[in-house]
Amino acid sequence: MKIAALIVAAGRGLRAGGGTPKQWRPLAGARVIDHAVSAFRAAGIDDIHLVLHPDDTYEISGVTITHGAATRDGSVRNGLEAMATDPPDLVLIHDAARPLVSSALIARVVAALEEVEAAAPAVAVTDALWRGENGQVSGTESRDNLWRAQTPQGFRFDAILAAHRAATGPAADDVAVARAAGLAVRIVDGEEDNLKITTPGDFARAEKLMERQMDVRLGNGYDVHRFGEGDHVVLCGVRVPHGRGLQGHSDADVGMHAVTDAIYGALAEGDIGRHFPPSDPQWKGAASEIFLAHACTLAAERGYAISNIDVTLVCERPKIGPHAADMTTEMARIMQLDPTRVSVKATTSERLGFTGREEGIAAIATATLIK
Ligand SMILES: Nc1ccn([C@@H]2O[C@H](COP(=O)(O)OP(=O)(O)OP(=O)(O)O)[C@@H](O)[C@H]2O)c(=O)n1
Ligand SMILES: C[C@](O)(CO)[C@H](O)COP(=O)(O)O
Repeated sequence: MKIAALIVAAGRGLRAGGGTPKQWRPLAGARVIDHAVSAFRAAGIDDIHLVLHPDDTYEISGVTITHGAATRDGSVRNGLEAMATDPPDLVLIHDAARPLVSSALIARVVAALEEVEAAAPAVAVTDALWRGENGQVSGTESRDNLWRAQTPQGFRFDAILAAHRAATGPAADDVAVARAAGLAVRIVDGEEDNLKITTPGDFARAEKLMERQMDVRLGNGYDVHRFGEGDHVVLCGVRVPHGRGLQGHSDADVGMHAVTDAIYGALAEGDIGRHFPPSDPQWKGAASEIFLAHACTLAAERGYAISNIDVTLVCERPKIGPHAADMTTEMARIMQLDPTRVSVKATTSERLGFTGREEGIAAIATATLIK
């Protein structure tokens, strides 16, 4: 079974306020949309399609992006049409504004789709229901058989595409579209925590829930390369003219190696040598960008977002200050991170030790990963 996720993120989040649309706002160390994408990856769903507003961009690898429409159902339709050229068997349609969706909930929807063509999570209404007018209770309603709908709402792809193509009016969600087309939709257990960020107060609620559930990982990396012949060094992806070069099997980018090892360390995935053995000639002279991009992909596959990295280069010369901004930009590009999450700094060792004697350069790095 080919299963894909379609995450809609083209809304403007007017009810949430705050200027920036809610899916792009920070929540517990990453953006709301990052959490939603990571949740599907953590659940083992790698075929991820995002629907974005034409004004927005999202630098993330391994996802397909389509532009949305003025309404949620229009955005879903655009996403489904874009997927139709290489359709999955099943599609899970999810709000980017629901960052707390769990792997267990996603698995329940998928399991139901093995038996039926449409299934969606919901939570039974447990509070009494009133009608109100002018601040007064004007009546009560039965709560029997009432459910609060959540996402991801899952469907056989062909069936929901046909239902959206046949839809005539506005719809609250994809279950409404499916039912209008005659599909039977099974209710699966939703989760209270799977809230949709809608109003300003929902950010604080979601943050609290995330803190309770969050898996935060720290990793450290340390690397040293000795000086040899040469007229430049490559540090954090930037070529810096220097009277000597750094020796190593690859391009000897000691800073990038330390960061890469910090990410592998946070994942308990060994170090660069384990993934790219120095005994393998194909890595001779390789650009270290390959190693760093691999570590970032591995983190994403495990459902972790990189929250920040911090690297310190230890050398007397070359002077790092004039190049630090370029190094930050380059590292952020490779890691697909906002540059404010990337710190590159340097220190001397007061002329002490091998770095003080200018025999080589050392680098130490820390990475924080969040799921
Ligand atoms: N034209 C739209 C409207 C909504 N959505 C997405 O549908 C999900 C649920 O919608 P909602 O919570 O209503 O989001 P907004 O429309 O952004 O919020 P608001 O109504 O407060 O402006 C969100 O992930 C939102 O980005 C979308 O892709 N395209
Ligand atoms: C799809 C949905 O999340 C189901 O609860 C919801 O209907 C979408 O948000 P909206 O606030 O109704 O636009």
